[in-house]
Amino acid sequence: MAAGGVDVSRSSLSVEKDFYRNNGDGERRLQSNRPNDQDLKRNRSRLASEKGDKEEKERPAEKRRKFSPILWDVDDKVAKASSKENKRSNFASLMTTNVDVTLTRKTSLKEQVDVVMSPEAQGPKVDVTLTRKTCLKEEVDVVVMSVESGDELEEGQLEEEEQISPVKKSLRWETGLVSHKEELPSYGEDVVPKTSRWNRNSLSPECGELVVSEERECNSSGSGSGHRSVEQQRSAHEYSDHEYSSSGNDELEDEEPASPAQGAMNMLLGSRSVNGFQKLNKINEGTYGIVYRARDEKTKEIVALKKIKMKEDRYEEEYGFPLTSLREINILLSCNHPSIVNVKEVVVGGKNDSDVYMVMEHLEHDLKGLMERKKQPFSTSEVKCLMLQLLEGVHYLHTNWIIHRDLKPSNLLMNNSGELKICDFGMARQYGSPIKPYTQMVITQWYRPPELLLGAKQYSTAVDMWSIGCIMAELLSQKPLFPGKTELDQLQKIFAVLGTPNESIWPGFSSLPNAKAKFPTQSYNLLRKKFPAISFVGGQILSERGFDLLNGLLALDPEKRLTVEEALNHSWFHEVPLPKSQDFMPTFPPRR
Ligand SMILES: Nc1ncnc2c1ncn2[C@@H]1O[C@H](COP(=O)(O)OP(=O)(O)OP(=O)(O)O)[C@@H](O)[C@H]1O
Repeated sequence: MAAGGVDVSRSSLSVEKDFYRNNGDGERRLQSNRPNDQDLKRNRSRLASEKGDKEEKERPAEKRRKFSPILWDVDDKVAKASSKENKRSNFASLMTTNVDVTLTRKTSLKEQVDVVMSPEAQGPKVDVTLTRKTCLKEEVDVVVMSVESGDELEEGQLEEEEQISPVKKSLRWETGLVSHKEELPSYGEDVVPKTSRWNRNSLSPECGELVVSEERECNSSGSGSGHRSVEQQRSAHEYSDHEYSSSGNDELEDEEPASPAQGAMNMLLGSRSVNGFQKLNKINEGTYGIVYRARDEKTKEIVALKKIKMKEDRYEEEYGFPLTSLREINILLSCNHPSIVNVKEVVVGGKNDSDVYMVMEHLEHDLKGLMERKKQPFSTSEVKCLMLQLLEGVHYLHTNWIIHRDLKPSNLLMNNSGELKICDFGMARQYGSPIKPYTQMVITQWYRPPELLLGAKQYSTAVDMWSIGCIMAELLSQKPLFPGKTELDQLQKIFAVLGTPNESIWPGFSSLPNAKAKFPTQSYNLLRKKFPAISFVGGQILSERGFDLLNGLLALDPEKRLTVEEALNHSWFHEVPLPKSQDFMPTFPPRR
C-alpha cells in the first residue's frame, strides 16, 4: 500500500451513477467514491459513445471500425474509366482481396496523383503498382518491388525478405476479439511460408514504379520501406560501438489488410478541394506532413489539415506519395474511437492541384508541448485520466490488430475538454499471425523498447506497451525517462535504471543480434528510486500500485510486459486518488 494511498476494496463501494460526470457539486466531485469495474467500463463506453451514433453505441467500442477506404469488387471498366477521368488526384487504399491497385503519381508541369483500380476477379494475385512518372519529357522512372509467392526462404535472406502468413488473413477479422497472444501460432512443419521478396536488383534510381504482388489469400496491401523518423536516422549514424550494429535496416515490410471489407470507398473520388478551407496558422511540421489549423468554410468548424509531404527527391526509394502516409490515411479512416484522432475526409488541391491533405478534428495541444510549458507535472489523478484514455485507444488498436509503433508525447493530442487522442499513424501497421520480421527502425528512440534496440526482428504489441510505460513515467515526472543520445546510450540508460538483463531475467536475451555488446553490469532495478513512495521534499510520489503498473509496463522481457488489457484493469486506477474526470482536467491557453 502506498504511503497516503487508501485501499478501497472493489466490493465495498457505493458508487455514484456516473462518477466521471460533472455533477455540478464541487464537494461531491472530490472523488469520494471510487469506481468499480462496472463504472470504469461505463466510463469507457461513455467515452466511446459520445461520438458514435445510436447503433454504434450499442456495440462495444473495441469492435467498431469505420469503413476502410477500400475499393471493393469494383467493376473493371468503371475503375479504369474513373482513373482516367480523375487525373487530378485519385488514389485508394491498397487493401483488397482480389483487385489490382495501381497508384500512379505523375509529375509534369501539373503534378498528378492517380490511382487505377483494376480488379482482376479471377486472377491469383493482388498487384499493387505505384508509378511515378516525371513527364517533362515523358520520362518514366520505375522502381520495382516484386513479391513473389511460393519462393523458398533462403538462408540469409531475412534482411530483405519476410514471411507472409500462410493463414488466410481475413479469418482474424471474422474471429473477432482474439488477443494477439492467443492467435500467434508458430510455423508448423506442414506449413510452407510464402515468401515475399524485394527484388533489389530491379531497384534503380532511374525507376519510379513500385510493384507489389502477393497471393490473393494473403489479402495483403501496399508496402513501405525504410521509413524513419529524423531522430532515428540520426541515431543510426551516431552509433559507433563496433560490437553493436545499429538496428537500422530498410527491409520491405509487407502490409497486412487494413480492415475487414465493409464497403467500398474511394477516398478521393469526388473529394473536396482544399480551397474549401481557410488556413489559419501552421501548427507543426513533422517528417511526413505539415499540420495547419484551418476553418472549414462550409461548416465553420475548426479543423487540422495535414498536408502530406511528397518525397521530392526522385532518387529516394519512396519517391512521390509516401507509403507511410497511405498507411496512415488508410488506418485512420478505418478507426473509430474517442481516443484516436478522427480523420474526417481527405481533400486535394494546392498549387499544382495535386497536394493531398488529411482533414482531422483539431485538438489544441499535444502532450509534449504541454509538458514543456507546464510548471508542475500532472497530478496523479490527472495522469490516471490521461493514462486511461491512452490505454483505451491502444486497446482499440491492439484489438483491431494494429500496432502504432510511434507512441510518444508529441503524438498524443489533448484538448481543453480533457480529451486525449492518439495521432500520427505513419509508423502504424496491421499485423497478422504469425508475427513476421518487421523493421526495427520504428518508434522514436527515447520510447523504443530494448528488444528493438537489441535488434529483435520479431515483435508485436508489447513495443507499444513499453512506449506507454515511458509516457507514464514522463507524465509523472515531467521529464523523459530514458533520453538516450544514441542507440547504445539508450540501452545503457535503460539498463542503468532497470538492471542489465541476462538469460534468467529475459530468456532469449543473449541470442538477440546486439546483445553481444559489453553493457555495464547493473544488478538491480532502481526504478523505485526514481519514483519513490514517499518524498520529503514534496516531489511526486507513486503508490505501490502505481509503481507496479509502471514496472510492469517497463518489463525488459516483452513476454513479461503487461498487455494493454492488464494495464487497463490495473488496480492503480481503482485506488485514490481516482482518475480525474475529463470535465475537470485543467485547460491551457492555445499554443502559439
Ligand atoms: N489533429 C490535430 N490537431 C492539432 N494538432 C495536430 C493534429 N495532428 C497533428 N498535430 C500536431 O502536428 C504535429 C505533427 O503531426 P504528425 O505527428 O501527425 O506529423 P508527422 O509528420 O507524422 O510527424 P513525425 O515527424 O513525428 O512523424 C503533432 O505533434 C501535433 O503537435
